[in-house]
Parts: sequence; structure tokens; C-alpha cells
Amino acid sequence: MTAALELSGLTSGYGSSTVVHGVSLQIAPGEILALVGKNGMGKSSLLKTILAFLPAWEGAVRFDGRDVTRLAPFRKRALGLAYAPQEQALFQDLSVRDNLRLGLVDDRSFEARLADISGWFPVLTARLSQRAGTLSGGEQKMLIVARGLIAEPRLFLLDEVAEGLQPSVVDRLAEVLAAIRRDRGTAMLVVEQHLAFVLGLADRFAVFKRGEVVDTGPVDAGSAARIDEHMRL
Ligand SMILES: Nc1ncnc2c1ncn2[C@@H]1O[C@H](COP(=O)(O)OP(=O)(O)OP(=O)(O)O)[C@@H](O)[C@H]1O
Repeated sequence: MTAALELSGLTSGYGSSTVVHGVSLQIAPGEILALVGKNGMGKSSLLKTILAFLPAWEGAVRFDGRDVTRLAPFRKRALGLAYAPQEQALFQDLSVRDNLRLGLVDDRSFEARLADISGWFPVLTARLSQRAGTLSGGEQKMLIVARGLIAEPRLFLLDEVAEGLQPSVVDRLAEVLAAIRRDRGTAMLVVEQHLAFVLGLADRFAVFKRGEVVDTGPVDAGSAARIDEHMRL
């Protein structure tokens, strides 16, 4: 079966410092991979390299078997790749509705897709006319995720979306993402520090240390302890 995402020897960095060191990994269609690791290990940089916000110095990114290493981020989005970034990525002065609209390449399907968003995140649909910058921190996180999902991606890259969310919202987010994978077969690469959230969702985990995958395995009863051990070292 062709992988939804295949990285081979992916290398990138900033200036003269290499931050992503020859990373190779695969995600099957419909699979959820948790990418975990301490702060500053290069997890966000890896996602940015996959998207080509950060240029790859070496190696390749294949999406559904197609080499997309140097394809611009907006072209990747048109192919079915969505991204929920860690940093504040909303247009603060635009409404919730207009921020959601920006998640779509083709605006015509917006109203139909909005119905899905209402089911997943009712709090957002109650605030469609509100400026995104006036949403609470948790609501803004939900909007970032909803903007990725509205495009019905085949592969969704999520960067620390559970950070700073109250437990009930984290649980809701986990339910929504699990349902989307079940119903649509969306593959996901989930960078996350919130281990209970991500291990409840993922099929497999990969531990990232100094720009490299140093351990990987299926998520099972022993995964949290195995990951904790890496976090201590
Ligand atoms: N724009 C940049 N210019 C220079 N160095 C950067 C830039 N962005 C990140 N770095 C450096 O690259 C390294 C990896 O950062 P990155 O944000 O990818 O790590 P991370 O694993 O996602 O960390 P965190 O969990 O804290 O978000 C860090 O040393 C960071 O300081």
C-alpha cells in the first residue's frame, strides 16, 4: 500500500545549524502517528519542512506516493494536506467565519462544510461573526484545528494543539479527531507534549531527539513509560 506520507532522509535547519537530521518515516493511509519529544528537539521544524515552509536541504517528502518535497505549501494544501500550527496563526481582525473560509481552496463548498464544523465545535458556530482575536485561547486553538479540518484533508499535521486547553476541551478534541479518522480515513501526524491525549488517539509513536527519530513502536500499555524514559534522558 502506498504510504500517505513518506519521509526519506529529510534534513533541514536554520543558517548553518542542522535541526532535522535525515529523518525517515512513513504514515499509512488512515494511520495516526504521535511525534513526541522534549522542547527544542526539532518537531515543529520537521512539520515545517514537510510543508516546505522550511526548505529541505536533503531528502524527500512523498504524499500518496508523489514527490512533493519542493511543492509550495498552498499547492500541498490543494492536494489534501492540512496543518494546524503551534503558533498563533489566525487572522485576528477577521471573523471566525472568514478564518474558516481561508481553510478552503474552493469557497463554493463552504456552507456545506460549515455544517460539519457545527457538529464538531458548536462553540465556534455560535461565534461565526466574532473577530478571531477576541476568542479565548482555547477557542482560538479549536478554530485553528477546524480551519485545517474544513478542507477535508487526507493528511493532517497538528502541532501541539492540546497545549493550554482545559481537560474537557482536550477530551472533545480527541473525540473529534478519532471520529474524523474513523469516518474519513484521514491520516495524522500529531506533534504533542500532552501524552495522555496523543497516546489515546495514535496507533504508533515516534520519539524525536535532537532532530532524529530515536524510538518508534505501536501504542500499547507500555508506551507511556517507554516515552517517559526518553524524556528523562
Ligand atoms: N526561525 C528559526 N531560526 C533559528 N532557529 C530556529 C528557528 N525556529 C526554531 N529554531 C531552533 O530550532 C530548534 C528546534 O526548534 P523546534 O521549534 O523545531 O523544536 P520543537 O521540538 O518543536 O520544540 P517545542 O516543543 O519547544 O515547540 C531549536 O533549537 C530552535 O531554537
